[in-house]
Amino acid sequence: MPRSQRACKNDQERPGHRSQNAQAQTSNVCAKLITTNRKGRREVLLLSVSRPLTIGRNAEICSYVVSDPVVSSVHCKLYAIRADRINGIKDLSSNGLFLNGHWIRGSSAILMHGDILQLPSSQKFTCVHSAQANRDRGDVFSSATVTENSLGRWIVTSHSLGSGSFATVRLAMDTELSVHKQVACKTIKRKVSDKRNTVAKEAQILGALNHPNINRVYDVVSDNKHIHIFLELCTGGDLFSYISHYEASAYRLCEGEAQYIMYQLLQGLEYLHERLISHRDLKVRTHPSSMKPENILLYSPGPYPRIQIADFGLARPKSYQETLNVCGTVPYLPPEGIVALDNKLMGYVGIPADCWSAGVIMYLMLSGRHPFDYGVVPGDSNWPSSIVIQSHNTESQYWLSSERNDEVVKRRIIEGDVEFLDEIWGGIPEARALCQWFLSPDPQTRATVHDAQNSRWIRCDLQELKTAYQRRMNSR
Ligand SMILES: Nc1ncnc2c1ncn2[C@@H]1O[C@H](COP(=O)(O)OP(=O)(O)OP(=O)(O)O)[C@@H](O)[C@H]1O
Repeated sequence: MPRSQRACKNDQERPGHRSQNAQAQTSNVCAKLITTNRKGRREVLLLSVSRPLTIGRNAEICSYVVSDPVVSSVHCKLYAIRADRINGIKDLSSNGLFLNGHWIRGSSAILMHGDILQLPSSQKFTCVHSAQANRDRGDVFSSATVTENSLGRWIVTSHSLGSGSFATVRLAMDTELSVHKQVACKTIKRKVSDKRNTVAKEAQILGALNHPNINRVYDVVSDNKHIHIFLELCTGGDLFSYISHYEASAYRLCEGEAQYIMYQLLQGLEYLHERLISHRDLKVRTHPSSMKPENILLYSPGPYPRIQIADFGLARPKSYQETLNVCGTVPYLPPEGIVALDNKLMGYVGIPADCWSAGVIMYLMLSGRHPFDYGVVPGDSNWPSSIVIQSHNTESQYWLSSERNDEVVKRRIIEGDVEFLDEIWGGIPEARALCQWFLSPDPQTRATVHDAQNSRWIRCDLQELKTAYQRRMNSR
């Protein structure tokens, strides 16, 4: 069966197609939308990760019907992206909608606790996040917030979208446009010792880039203590959260969807590598309990997502040169990066390191687990003699303390200890060949982005991938 058809078949398993199974799942409700219908009756709509909501006029497609003529057939779609924290709304209408009185049209937006959504001249919906129902409502447009957090044309709200070791990322607003555009504001504390170099480098590198698969920088505003980087908003959450929707298929994406995401990752990397920039910190979270940030974000919610490479904090121009400062994250470092980490005098080259990380991400999407960072199982040679288990995921998967875990992961990477189980990879030999090539221990023989684009796995569906990609990039 052609891969595209396999993808279509598997489409039935996408999160958006699970509503029947999910009807009964009221326990994992992330948010409620409270509305008063035309007859004056109060109604409560439930939103969960496995159950997106569609609002519109068409009773056959929409999960909630508003029959006003001003309402589009499918007016908007709402997604819970990260349980109890962030929800996304996608406007699909011809006339837009109002979020807290601000007009949004043809784009996705983040919907926070307390936000009010209004279909033009029609029904209003108040968003109540389950975990925050009892907390104070923070209206992102309230005048207090505006004056307190106004930075030139930008309003920075207190709503956190995530944080990492260097930065806090908050929801912000561009007030210059008639359609109020939500953006992300990444705030980084200035260190005296840093003399702005690292941060300035990130902003400088990103500011000059313009590619649909790379998170765009709109502006950089500095004050005495902080640097604020205004970024294109990604409303679909991160790749790991997306993969986590696929609990029923052991967290594995279908081949067609993994291929589509890899195709985009390669497009973004090609753009970077052609400019001799390496990212050096491509990563996806490795297990559900990890709260660490990741750098592959979904531009908007929904199946077959458009992805963006984000966080260029460790990016390096002239990446064909060796770098002596090893950064990045252990489970995504190639063997030469691990050797350099343990031996401070050695260096490694950024571009092949990105290709290795791409291989790790590919493995994770297709097999449902990280190739090297998967905890330990009882009986494993890494099973600790004295128990220092930190947590466990499933009955058989245990996580060690992070230091101990890093040691185990490093050893597996150095020893090239990666398993391509036949039951998973046997049916997708072209994908296996590419993934193995990306995970070649020798950076000289490792697949480059160009090699990957010419690999059988990508080439055999190239035309379909290109068409789907173009269609997605052109759609709003
Ligand atoms: N453009 C964006 N749109 C939406 N959310 C974002 C955006 N950029 C970042 N985030 C969220 O903020 C989190 C932290 O961002 P980021 O990884 O850039 O911080 P960091 O401090 O540089 O991370 P690290 O510790 O990896 O260096 C991300 O994982 C993501 O959840």
